[in-house]
Amino acid sequence: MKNINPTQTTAWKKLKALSEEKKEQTIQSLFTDDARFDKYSLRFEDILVDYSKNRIDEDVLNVLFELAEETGLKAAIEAMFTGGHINQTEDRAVLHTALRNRSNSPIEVDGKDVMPDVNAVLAQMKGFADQINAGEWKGYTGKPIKSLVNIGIGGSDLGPVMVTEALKPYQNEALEIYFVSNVDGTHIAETLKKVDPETTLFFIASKTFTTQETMTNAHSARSWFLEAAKDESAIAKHFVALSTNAEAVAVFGIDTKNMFAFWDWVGGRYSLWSAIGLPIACAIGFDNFEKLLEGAHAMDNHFKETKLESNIPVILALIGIWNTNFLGASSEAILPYDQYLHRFAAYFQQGNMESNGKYVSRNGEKVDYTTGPIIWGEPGTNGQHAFYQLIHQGTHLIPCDFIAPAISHNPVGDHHVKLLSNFFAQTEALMNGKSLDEVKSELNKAGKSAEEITKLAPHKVFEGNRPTNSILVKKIDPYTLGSLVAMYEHKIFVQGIIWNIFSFDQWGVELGKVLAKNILPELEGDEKVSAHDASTNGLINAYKSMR
Ligand SMILES: O=P(O)(O)OC[C@H]1O[C@H](O)[C@H](O)[C@@H](O)[C@@H]1O
Repeated sequence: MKNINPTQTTAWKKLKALSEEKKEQTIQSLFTDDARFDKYSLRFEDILVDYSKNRIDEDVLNVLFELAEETGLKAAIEAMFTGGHINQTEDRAVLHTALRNRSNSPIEVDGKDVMPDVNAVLAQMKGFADQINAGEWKGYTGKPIKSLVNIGIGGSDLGPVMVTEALKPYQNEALEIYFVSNVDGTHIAETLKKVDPETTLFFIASKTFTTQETMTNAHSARSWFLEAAKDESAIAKHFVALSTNAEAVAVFGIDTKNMFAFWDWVGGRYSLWSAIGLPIACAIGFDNFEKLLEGAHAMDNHFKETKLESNIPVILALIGIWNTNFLGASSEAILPYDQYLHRFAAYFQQGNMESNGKYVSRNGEKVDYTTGPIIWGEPGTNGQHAFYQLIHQGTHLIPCDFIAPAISHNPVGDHHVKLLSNFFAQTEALMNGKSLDEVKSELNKAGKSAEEITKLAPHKVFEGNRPTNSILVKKIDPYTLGSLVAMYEHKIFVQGIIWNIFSFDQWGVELGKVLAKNILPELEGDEKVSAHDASTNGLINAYKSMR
């Protein structure tokens, strides 16, 4: 991987100049080109990505491609797919793509092909998921499993939550699935109220198997279970581990034959394709899990093999960089017009922000440009009635991704056409806005006085010119979802390469964990704490006096 400050490239300087030169150019004006939609939309199988409603034209796009060339993107893609240790601060390869390498071509990490291990775990997952689905895996009283409870946090929670929610129409109706992540006792307590120890299977999902929240919840689940089962040997039928840490799994008391392994070259936030996906495979069946992998693999091939100019993740990444570094955006909204995708934005909050929320460059210096955006979003149309006001008329520039399926899993009455009319209308409104003249003439028609019009009109004007991408898919099925997730993963990768940061570590989450460990023993007893700053001492002592 190259180590280049992007602001020092010729392309960056050209982009700066272009952003000045084209300051007044509106998206709307660019649509005088009748071919714009055809030029600036791409189809990948059942996914249509329309990026024409952005403040980009040929000049800008060409230089963005130059930026990708100058910063060594192609070599970086090659390095990732071939097992290079691109996660340099942890000295690890980054190979979530190997987990879904359905072509099964060898992929070597440090001279060893990882595919036999990947395939062995997939076979183990299939065997297990098939038994759960067929009702053949029995609990300690001989009853089939009914409730799946995943205990994990971060990457060991968000992916399985997002996917099982997104693919609920594919779920085996004999099973119900729950997720416990928060160390707040409420999360496990409320979940355990709903399940029966005789028919519940716990997945203890943790890459490291040391995460405080997960281990605490896992121990509580274990005690709850043993209170009913009263026999440690029953644990084997009700607890499985998804982890890279066999030793810690054994110490917890889970037989390692009930452990599903993955490896240090799988980042937590890229792990839903690994053994961490076992709850997904159990809930929707292994065949559907395989389709998820296939869809992701197809997107991997597209990303790896397509020239930059028609490469969807590359284009989305470059437009993101244009919006962030040249138009001043600091956040991106992900707005799925699909209720089943209600955790999609939350999933990519970790995916994107833990990857590219870095201010130190690959050469260890503080960057002097903006890196990863703040990711947020909710399903449409709920968002429309909550925060779209700010997107339309606020002072922040918020580029948005609108995602919708053409076919709904629930074709109830006219719900879906109503939903989609909103999906189409919003990007149109964000682009075109509404001029002062239009507003005035409307108010005039409505019979308002000249005075009223002057007073009201400015508030009803929409500047427009808000950039959006529209991602229209045929249907949210396992394959398409796999492709969509991989598309965003690669977008994040491309941006990290260009921003010259390390996207696959997460040192920023460590400090708080360490301090919490120091504080934990101080919370015992009633003595006053004085080891911290006045605010932290004050808060801890107030807590002690309140409880
Ligand atoms: O899977 P685990 O080892 O339990 O880690 C769970 C999560 O916790 C960490 O703090 C990291 O920030 C995440 O990237 C990770 O996904």
